[in-house]
Amino acid sequence: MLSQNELKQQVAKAAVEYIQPFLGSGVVVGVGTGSTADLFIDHLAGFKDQFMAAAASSERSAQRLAGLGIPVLDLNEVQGMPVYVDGADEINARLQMIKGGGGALTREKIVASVAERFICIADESKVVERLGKFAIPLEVIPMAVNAVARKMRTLGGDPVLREGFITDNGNPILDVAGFSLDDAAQMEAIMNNVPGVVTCGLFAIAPASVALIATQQGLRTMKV
Ligand SMILES: O=C(CO)[C@H](O)[C@H](O)COP(=O)(O)O
Repeated sequence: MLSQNELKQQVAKAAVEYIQPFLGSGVVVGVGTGSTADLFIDHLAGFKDQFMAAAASSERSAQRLAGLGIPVLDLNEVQGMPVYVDGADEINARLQMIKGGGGALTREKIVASVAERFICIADESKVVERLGKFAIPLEVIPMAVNAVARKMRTLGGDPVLREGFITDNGNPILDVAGFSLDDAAQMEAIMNNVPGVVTCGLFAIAPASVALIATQQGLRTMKV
């Protein structure tokens, strides 16, 4: 039986193979955040002569990329990207996700929005029938924490402030448990519309294009 880390290693390596047809001399690769994304970065470094640079969704990933000799561009210098590769905390059969366990949800959503395709990489523990067992992270403007928390309670959620954590953008995170989502896209729109919410960790309106899932039986590719 493979450990979760071995599964993450497997999918990280598979992701580099998967994106190879999209690489080229002027290409920028979008890179996510988290332990699976870290392993992807490590494998990607072996192919750094096949693309120009990366755009990162966090300071953590930017540092790891740069440390391995991969140039990192500010997103404002990037016109487009063929792929964005990132992990997820939950993913359903429609390739809608909950992300932000690592707190990088806002930059992840921004970098992903510039890419032509979102390649989700995860081990099989992340695949769910219905999103919502994992608390939905909300990045919140500091003065709005209590107001947003009250609003979440009226929607039926149970918000908890992520203690001792501030995002790369300087904001706190509320993790909102208690939702079992029939319509994740509708909830994403509702949450993003609450004043003070920078963004929520639902990636449902713009789901992944493909998911590479490492299982005990081998690699599974999920498409809609
Ligand atoms: O959204 C994220 C970070 O904000 C990560 O992609 C998500 O938390 C999955 O992390 P890991 O690969 O460590 O399981």
